[in-house]
Amino acid sequence: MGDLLRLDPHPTARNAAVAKTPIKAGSTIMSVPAFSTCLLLTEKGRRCDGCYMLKSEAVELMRCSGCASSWYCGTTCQNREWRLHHRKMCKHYNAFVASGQYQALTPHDKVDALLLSQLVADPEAWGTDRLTDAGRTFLNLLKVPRLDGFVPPLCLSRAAQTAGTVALAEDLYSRFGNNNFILHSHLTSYAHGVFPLASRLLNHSCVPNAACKYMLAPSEPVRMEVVALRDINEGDEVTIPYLDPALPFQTRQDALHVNYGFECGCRLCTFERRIERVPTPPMRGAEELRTLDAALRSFSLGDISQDVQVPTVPGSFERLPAVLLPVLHESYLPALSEAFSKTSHEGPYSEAIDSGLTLLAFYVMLYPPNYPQIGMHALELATTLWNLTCTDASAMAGADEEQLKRHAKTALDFAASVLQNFGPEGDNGGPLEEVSVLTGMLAEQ
Ligand SMILES: C[S@@+](CC[C@H](N)C(=O)[O-])C[C@H]1O[C@@H](n2cnc3c(N)ncnc32)[C@H](O)[C@@H]1O
Repeated sequence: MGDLLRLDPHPTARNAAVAKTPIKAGSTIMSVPAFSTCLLLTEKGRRCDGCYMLKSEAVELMRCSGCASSWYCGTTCQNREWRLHHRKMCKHYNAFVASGQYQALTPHDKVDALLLSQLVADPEAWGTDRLTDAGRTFLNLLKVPRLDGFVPPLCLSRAAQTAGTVALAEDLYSRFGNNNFILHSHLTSYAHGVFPLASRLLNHSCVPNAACKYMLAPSEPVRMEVVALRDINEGDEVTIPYLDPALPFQTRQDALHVNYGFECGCRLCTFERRIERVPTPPMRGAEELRTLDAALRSFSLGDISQDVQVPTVPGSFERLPAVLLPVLHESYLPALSEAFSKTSHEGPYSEAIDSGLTLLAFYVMLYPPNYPQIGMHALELATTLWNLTCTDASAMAGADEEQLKRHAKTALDFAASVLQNFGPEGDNGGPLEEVSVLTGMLAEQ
């Protein structure tokens, strides 16, 4: 379990992982290799099926000569995957994925069907005398079977699908929905994975103090690292988000209830549960909505007619005044995000600035400090503002170029501090590199 965490009893979640010692923001709380992972089908052929490195000039992928449906960066990954499960699945893979039973599955269930097949590919490995620590931990995880009783079909020979194997598959799968992880690089998902120790330890909060990232290295299995988003006191529970805390309240409750079997009692859910009715916001484009957006910006970011203030009190939703409650309505965030992505590409640029700043204000109000989404958006906003200063668009936006640059610099400094706290992850390049390029360009001004 490492030096940092211990398991304490929890009234409803069985256990809670508690900090044994103070943990500094940005520290790695735990680092564990994957027990088993499976690529999203859309990533097949783009990444090595073993280490998930992206195909590039430096990483050439070779196809498996058996199924021609798996790709490897070299013999280390190919041999490891073969030994773990591919030797049992290779011959059946193409017929399996072409079958009606498989084709009828959702994209999520398709990946889980292959991941489950990988896990049961060697039923003998699950015998009590052969269990690894990770296997033992996985079998000790809480179960939340699917309400519809569904268990995916297996990509194995008929002979391998004995009553024992099918029962094992059911047993393992009953832990998938509430324990497995979706692997992502810079907020883009690429695989599903099983990390038993992380599952055993980490409970959910919509106001988490930690978050997971996935480290890729050539020829190595993926590692999960859990990073402290803020300073954590000795005795505090360490929690991660099982879903995006910015999802609407009811969507979060339904997902946590159905997939994980619990009712969330975090600060955000407690706050939102007390609101009797979230008022519907005005339509996008209406003057009243401009007023609401401006009030949210000023609540989270201070007086931005001067300069964007680096927010000092993230996660301040509990202080939201009644007039700002419509921003919690399920329609508000999707419409705001859409307005920013549309106007930042097509203009009008004055609206891109407004919606980009409002979105930053929303994220800062709702997410905990240093939440990666805040940093990613602050970087996108800084890039948009910088691009405006380099084109005639600044005149179109009616903005003063010096002020745009100052806004860009503040958004960039903010992005840098959030993203540096989270640290590098996933694919090469990415936001930290973009931060340093943009910092260089702004410094030249
Ligand atoms: C990944 S496990 C977390 C570890 C779990 N506490 C254990 O002892 O194995 C997920 C399960 O833990 C429980 N859980 C996680 N977060 C919770 C929370 N905030 N409140 C209540 N139960 C929670 C639920 O039963 C959920 O299905």
